[in-house]
Amino acid sequence: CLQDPASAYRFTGAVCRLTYPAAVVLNEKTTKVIEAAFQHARYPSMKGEKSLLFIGKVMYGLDNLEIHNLSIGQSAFELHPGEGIAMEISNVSAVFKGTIQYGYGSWLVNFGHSVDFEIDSQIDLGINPKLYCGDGKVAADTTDCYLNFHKLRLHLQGDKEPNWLKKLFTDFITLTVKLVIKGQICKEINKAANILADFIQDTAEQFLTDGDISVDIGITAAPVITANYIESYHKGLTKYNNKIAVINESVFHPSQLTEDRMIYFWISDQFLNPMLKAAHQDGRFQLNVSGEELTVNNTGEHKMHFLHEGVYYLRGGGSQPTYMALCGKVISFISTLKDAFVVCVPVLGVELTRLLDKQGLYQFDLFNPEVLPRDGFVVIQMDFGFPHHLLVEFLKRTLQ
Ligand SMILES: CCCCCCCC/C=C\CCCCCCCC(=O)O[C@H]1CC[C@@]2(C)C(=CC[C@H]3[C@@H]4CC[C@H]([C@H](C)CCCC(C)C)[C@@]4(C)CC[C@@H]32)C1
Repeated sequence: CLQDPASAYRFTGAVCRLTYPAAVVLNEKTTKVIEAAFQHARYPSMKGEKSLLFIGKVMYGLDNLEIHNLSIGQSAFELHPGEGIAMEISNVSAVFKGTIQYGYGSWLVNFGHSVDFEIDSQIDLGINPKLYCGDGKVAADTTDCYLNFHKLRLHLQGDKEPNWLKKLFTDFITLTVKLVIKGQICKEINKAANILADFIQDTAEQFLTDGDISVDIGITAAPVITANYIESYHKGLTKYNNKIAVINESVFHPSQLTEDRMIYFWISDQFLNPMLKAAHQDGRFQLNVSGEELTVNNTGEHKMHFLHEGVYYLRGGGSQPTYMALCGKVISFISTLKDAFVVCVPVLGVELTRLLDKQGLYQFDLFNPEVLPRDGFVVIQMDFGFPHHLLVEFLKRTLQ
């Protein structure tokens, strides 16, 4: 995984750009993820002691800490160019309940006591995820995570008006409880963030697997974050019959994508052609085409080449090579070229739609997808919603 994205572009077969509006949609689901992190966190039993100079020491233990009546306010975020994501989850309110064991020991007297407690809390949570290349995938580092406790009132056994000694003791215990809660919550959030990143990448990888054909979408460089988008760079290497495609002349440049749609997939010819060839060899790409100008049965090797005017689909062989280009619904002869035969027809769209649905694309709320053929690559851009069932599927993974 190269640290400098620009030096990785030539090895990049696919790019995914997630713009700010898409992050807003995902962020709307963040509160559910944070809620799961709070509820799923397990608070370990904890023991400690504090010496009181010359007058002995205080011992304490915290057990059975649980969270109740959790409610999450709103979540806001910003994309910090070259840095990461800044997230603020405010008005988190919860009641923590548990058991405290405490005691006092000195040369003169020793005593101990165990008492149930509950803590009303109002918390603001701040998380600043940074994205990096972890084991060939996009990984999230959320160690920059903090909890601001606006209110953390500890009531011992329902005692709402403690005396000064109990108040001194509860203030000390309150500090300890804050540290335990922060440590566990931030640990759960880091786990949730990486499960989310893996879930998305696994979904994309499954989407690109069909029978014995699969695609390695491991990343070629660390993701880039600007004020308007998050962009990840992927190998796009087709694996079939123990052979893995090679990409070394890819032509990606960030200027080839705009920023007005929610999600963009930039796909190189060098990614698609090996996939098409494998699909043909595996007998998955059977296409009988007839139209006013001609009828063909595909028999030779296939190569997909994208040009600005439309999608070109080449078939090797054929005596009189004829080029046809898909320009919307119009099929027209364009030219003849040596030892190749091009057929590009609207029926290709029907086949692609069938394949996309078979791969589970219907599960996504995708709006206004556009396929833009360009010289040497194609851009697929669309808007999307994060369907509730996908969130449930993701949270099941988080709570495993
Ligand atoms: C995935 C749907 C597939 C539809 C396909 C349509 C047709 C496309 C045809 C061919 C495609 C070929 C190329 C596919 C390559 C895709 C590779 C691919 O999967 O790219 C993804 C890489 C990871 C990521 C950058 C991404 C998206 C979302 C990012 C995540 C958003 C929030 C996540 C934060 C960590 C939030 C933490 C919140 C927590 C509660 C604190 C964040 C930023 C993690 C990283 C992902 C795109």
